Amino acid sequence: MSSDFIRIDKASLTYGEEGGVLALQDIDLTLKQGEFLAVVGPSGCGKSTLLKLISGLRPPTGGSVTVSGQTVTGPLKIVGMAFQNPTLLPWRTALENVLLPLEVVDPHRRRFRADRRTYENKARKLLGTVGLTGFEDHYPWQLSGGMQQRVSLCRALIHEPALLMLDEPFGALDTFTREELWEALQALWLERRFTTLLVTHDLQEAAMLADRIIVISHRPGRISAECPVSFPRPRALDLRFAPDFNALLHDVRAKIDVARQVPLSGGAA
Ligand SMILES: Nc1ncnc2c1ncn2[C@@H]1O[C@H](COP(=O)(O)OP(=O)(O)OP(=O)(O)O)[C@@H](O)[C@H]1O
Repeated sequence: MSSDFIRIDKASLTYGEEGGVLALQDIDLTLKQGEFLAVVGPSGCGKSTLLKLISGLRPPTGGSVTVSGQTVTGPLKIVGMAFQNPTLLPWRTALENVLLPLEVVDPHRRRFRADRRTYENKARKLLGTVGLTGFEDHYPWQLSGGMQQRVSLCRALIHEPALLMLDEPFGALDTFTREELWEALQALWLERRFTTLLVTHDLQEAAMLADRIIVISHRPGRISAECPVSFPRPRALDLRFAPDFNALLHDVRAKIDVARQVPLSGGAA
């Protein structure tokens, strides 16, 4: 891994005008290219806000955010995103949903118009990687929740983003489907090594997938702890039963319990 791909220096973010909600305060964070970071912490601590800050959807109200050597001043084009709700367009097939970013994100838009066939093949291959061969022409209502989330993951990756932001992407799925999607995501990440930020409430998910877990404290969000995850990859689901794995979960859980305590001072709103 090379130099820092993401660098956040003393960044804060307040929603609204003066006296608004101080969501994040004095965040210092660096990520190497290709690193997989999981972000955990109590509800409302600022996890989603951290993704918005890095992707340029919200400017910091203090400090700075740099991605790939450039200060972030607006929405980045190198980002792919997937959320808890797959938000597929119901009138488009799985394949057409995956192709959507290519129709709107430059510089792909022009190339896509000129060479739709190549991009369609790419989308079919991606859908195949997550086990959706044969479902390319199905509409979202013909797919299960887990299948829709796989399509959403493919849509986030079709333009080969350098940075993938996942905000509780598997939170609404049953345990077995979620585990299948961990495997699918791990396989894609091992193949492409996109730098990834994963917001999750599921500590097993964080430990199965990430290189490092950061804990954000009760609002105003600050990074209150960091835990490296050193299990070799590929990580099989059986890892969940290993003593080391469970020791890590206990450690992270204890750090979240500390992070959940309401600060007695030092934070607005
Ligand atoms: N658009 C907004 N305007 C005002 N306040 C906001 C806005 N978005 C988030 N907040 C506030 O900022 C704080 C952090 O929100 P954020 O969504 O980042 O938390 P989170 O850790 O992702 O929460 P959860 O785990 O519940 O999804 C919360 O107190 C929230 O109410």
